[in-house]
Amino acid sequence: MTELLVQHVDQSFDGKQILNDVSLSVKTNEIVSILGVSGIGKTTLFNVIAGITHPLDGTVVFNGNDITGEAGHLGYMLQKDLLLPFRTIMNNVILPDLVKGISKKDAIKRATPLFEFFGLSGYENKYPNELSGGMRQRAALLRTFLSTKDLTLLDEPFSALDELTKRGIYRWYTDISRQMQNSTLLITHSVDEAITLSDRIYILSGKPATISHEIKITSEERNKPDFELTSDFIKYKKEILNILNV
Ligand SMILES: Nc1ncnc2c1ncn2[C@@H]1O[C@H](COP(=O)(O)OP(=O)(O)OP(=O)(O)O)[C@@H](O)[C@H]1O
Repeated sequence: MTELLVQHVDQSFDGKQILNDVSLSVKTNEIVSILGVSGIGKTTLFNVIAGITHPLDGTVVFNGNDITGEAGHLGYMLQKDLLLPFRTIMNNVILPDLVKGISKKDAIKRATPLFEFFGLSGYENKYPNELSGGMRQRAALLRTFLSTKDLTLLDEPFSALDELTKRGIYRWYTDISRQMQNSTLLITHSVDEAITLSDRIYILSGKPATISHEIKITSEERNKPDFELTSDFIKYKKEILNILNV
């Protein structure tokens, strides 16, 4: 069982309140998105949840433990999380384990079976510049999955990828999350990305920002490869664009 509970989080900078009473949850095997326009406070919220910063008020509880303001409990990946160019893919992927003090042999043993899962078999000893953008992103995700137990926090992980690569990676990510029984909390400003990937979407809006809406993606069409062309998808998109007032 996985459960992340963010409860009544407030955050301010220099006396200016950015987040007001933000509460949300992520449960076992869910992909949940936080969607909001640029500058609304998504990264501020992400940093609180990841424990990088302490909120002014409120708590972050993971699997029953209060982890407010404590980094290291949740694995996270930032948009600009780059692979180190001078290390092979394997040596990049096992880095968090090595930092934790796990032996290189054990770390490789743990990582090896996952290379196939992540479509990276045969690339263990290549360097990042020998891989395509999509493959590098999958390698960075593999590193994040290995450093986390049950829940992954992703801040705009796919925004640097081109449209076609993104499409493939969305499908791949939902499949792999299910297979690995991993839960994800994803921050995005892409409406399409949120609808395509998520079981639930929280909309962050207002100044200071709060969760104004929660949208459940329950359409039976959502597992189809052309979900984004269906009337259900367009219905969700219209609803969200209306809420965001854009
Ligand atoms: N360390 C900080 N000190 C002061 N103000 C900050 C700090 N971090 C963020 N802010 C302010 O908080 C507000 C929200 O910023 P944040 O980066 O969280 O937005 P965002 O929704 O992630 O935006 P984007 O989608 O453009 O990345 C902005 O007005 C920003 O200037």
